[in-house]
Amino acid sequence: MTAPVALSCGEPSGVGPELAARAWSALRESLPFVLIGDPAHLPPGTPVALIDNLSHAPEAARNALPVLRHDFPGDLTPGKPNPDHAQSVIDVIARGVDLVRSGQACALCTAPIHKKALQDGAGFAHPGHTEYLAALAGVDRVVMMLASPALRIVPTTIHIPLAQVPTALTTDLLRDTLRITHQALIRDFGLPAPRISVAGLNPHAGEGGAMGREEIEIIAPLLEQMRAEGMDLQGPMSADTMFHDRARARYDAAVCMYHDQALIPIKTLDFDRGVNITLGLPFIRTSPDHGTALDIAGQGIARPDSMIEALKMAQTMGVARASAP
Ligand SMILES: NC(=O)c1ccc[n+]([C@@H]2O[C@H](COP(=O)([O-])OP(=O)(O)OC[C@H]3O[C@@H](n4cnc5c(N)ncnc54)[C@H](O)[C@@H]3O)[C@@H](O)[C@H]2O)c1
Ligand SMILES: N[C@H](C(=O)O)[C@H](O)COP(=O)(O)O
Repeated sequence: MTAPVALSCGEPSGVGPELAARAWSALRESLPFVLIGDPAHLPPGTPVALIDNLSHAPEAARNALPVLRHDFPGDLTPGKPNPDHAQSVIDVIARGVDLVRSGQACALCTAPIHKKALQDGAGFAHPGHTEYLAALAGVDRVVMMLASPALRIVPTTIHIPLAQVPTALTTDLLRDTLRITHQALIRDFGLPAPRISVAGLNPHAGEGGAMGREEIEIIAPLLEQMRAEGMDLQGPMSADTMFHDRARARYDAAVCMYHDQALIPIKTLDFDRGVNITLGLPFIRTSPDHGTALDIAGQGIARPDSMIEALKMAQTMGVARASAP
């Protein structure tokens, strides 16, 4: 039997705890997962099964949400991160990584963290899970992909200020991003000959150099080289016209140059079904595409769809990897 998915609790004053409870209700028969966190943070009345061995999760999940207990200090107020919780949020993610690396969990799914709260409360040095997980795994390069039935997108530069993007966008970074994306589309998404569309950085993909030179100096020459190696790459494309319906039908994934160029289209087209996946790690990690939603936390109105999709994708990818030759 496949090991369960481990779900790290994320920021407890956000929507993570209520979505874990909602996801358990929806998936209890089909997809056992284990929440790592403080059971006291769950909505009142949530049935909880405290477990210390993840192999007990499928049995326990029939009647209650399996929880691997991780006690947090201090009080919880929905919508208001408690600085005393920050280190525990970080520790829970590391605990999830240990579980998946040791094979006790088949994949890690992460509920959203509040990056600024972790920075302020515990001096968290990473801009997000993606970079923290890379550091925990000892991997230099990882790739952020957001995927939904409508679109798969990858930002080449990730959590950096916009002003730093042109300097951070190097041939090496783009080459590694394309390779990791290409391999993942084959291995994890079952696409033997993936088609990747690559955005330009500038308006109109630079308009032949009139509006920027990154396309001429970095993107186009690299795509030429990688096409010669056999990859099916389109671009550099004008980013403004690569996300309408007919354009999306021409590729399996879009590689963009910066965070919002990639994430705005997917969160606009499919916010409820988007899943964030970290590619290039030695284990599977997924997450919902939304954040902590502090403005609605604790009200019971947060939609669980993206969390459910993230758990489903974690399990599907975990099972595929486990059964790969
Ligand atoms: N995977 C992650 O850890 C992750 C992902 C995205 C953002 N974040 C973090 O979350 C924090 C808040 O970010 P933000 O405000 O930009 O984005 P957000 O996704 O938390 O919220 C944006 C808007 O979408 C709504 N929303 C979000 N999730 C929803 C849901 N499940 N159901 C209904 N409505 C929902 C919110 O109420 C809000 O109006 C930031 O610290 C950010 O860095 C973390
Ligand atoms: N960039 C993501 C988004 O906007 O949805 C989000 O910040 C999550 O990043 P991590 O998975 O690295 O925490």
